[in-house]
Amino acid sequence: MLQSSAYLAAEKKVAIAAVLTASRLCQSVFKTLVSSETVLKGDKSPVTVADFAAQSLVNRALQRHFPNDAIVGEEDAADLHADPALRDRVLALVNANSGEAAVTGQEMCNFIDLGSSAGGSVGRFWTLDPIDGTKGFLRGEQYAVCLALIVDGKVELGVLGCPNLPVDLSKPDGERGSLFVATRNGGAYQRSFSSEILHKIHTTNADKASNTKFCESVEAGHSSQSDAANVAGLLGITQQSIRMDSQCKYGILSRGDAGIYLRLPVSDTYEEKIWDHAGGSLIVEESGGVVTDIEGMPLDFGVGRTLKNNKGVVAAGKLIHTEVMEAVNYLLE
Ligand SMILES: Nc1ncnc2c1ncn2[C@@H]1O[C@H](COP(=O)(O)O)[C@@H](O)[C@H]1OP(=O)(O)O
Ligand SMILES: [Mg+2]
Ligand SMILES: [Mg+2]
Ligand SMILES: [Mg+2]
Repeated sequence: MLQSSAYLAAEKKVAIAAVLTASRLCQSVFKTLVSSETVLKGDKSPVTVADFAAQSLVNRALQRHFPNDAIVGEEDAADLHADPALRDRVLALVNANSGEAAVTGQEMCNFIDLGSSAGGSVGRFWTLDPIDGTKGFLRGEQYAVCLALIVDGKVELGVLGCPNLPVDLSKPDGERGSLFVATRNGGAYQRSFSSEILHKIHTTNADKASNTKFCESVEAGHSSQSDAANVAGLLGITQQSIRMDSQCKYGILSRGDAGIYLRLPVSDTYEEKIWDHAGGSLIVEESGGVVTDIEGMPLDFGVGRTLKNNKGVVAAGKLIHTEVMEAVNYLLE
């Protein structure tokens, strides 16, 4: 059943505006970023002043418009409390880019820490990755500002801001800045950062995997590139994979630039985070694709901050997902 366009209209408007503001902040920070503005988190992954500032801006907007909603955000303000100079740099960014009344350092940290919710299967919450693909951001490549609304464990709204992603991948020197949005049963759309016009998007209609390309992480530590090469070989895929950081991969799958997204586990213990998949997975489903884990199970967003019931991700156009799963099952059993 097709959903009325009024469904989650207010949430969609606020989410798009917040993601665009955060995306533009990231674009401007990139030009002036210096190495002292990146710190390594406990798990050795990088976080920059832009990640903190973006989380603060988005959470502030969500709290103003939907004060009863919880937020599951990737970052917290502990590193800023420990480093006043870093906190002040983030504060300057927040106050220069919010377009709203200035906040104090403590208020900014409080906005960031609104993201500490545990998630779960009951009620409404947002999940935010202020910069997904921080390593891509630091390399000047792909990254995404990712926001989704989850209701009773199901993703109902997803927005991805992809500041460096060409609006048309076949024109890499053309306009950059692609925004993807979907609501459940409402279809998936793309717009550029510069125009509000939404264009409906569709996953590939190929009925043979060998007629498509697949995409995967740049980082071999996040997804097994050797297993993916074996799966592609078994499927008879000859075109080179598209290696790209972040949920931009869900975006290019949704608009048919790639036919398959493979995220094949490297470790037995890593639990994928809900903010790394919520928005992108809905956008793929609403553009006609299928998203499962490597065992063919749907992603379960109702069990906390991680996808602890799932392993990896296999996303593809509807007509080829089963074929891809057969190859994945055969090789990874
Ligand atoms: N071992 C891992 N396996 C899968 N994903 C990981 C792993 N370690 C970190 N990630 C997450 O993968 C995401 C980037 O994915 P991609 O490689 O597709 O761009 C990041 O959010 C990153 O989390 P983090 O933000 O904590 O660095
Ligand atoms: Mg991170
Ligand atoms: Mg991420
Ligand atoms: Mg992140």
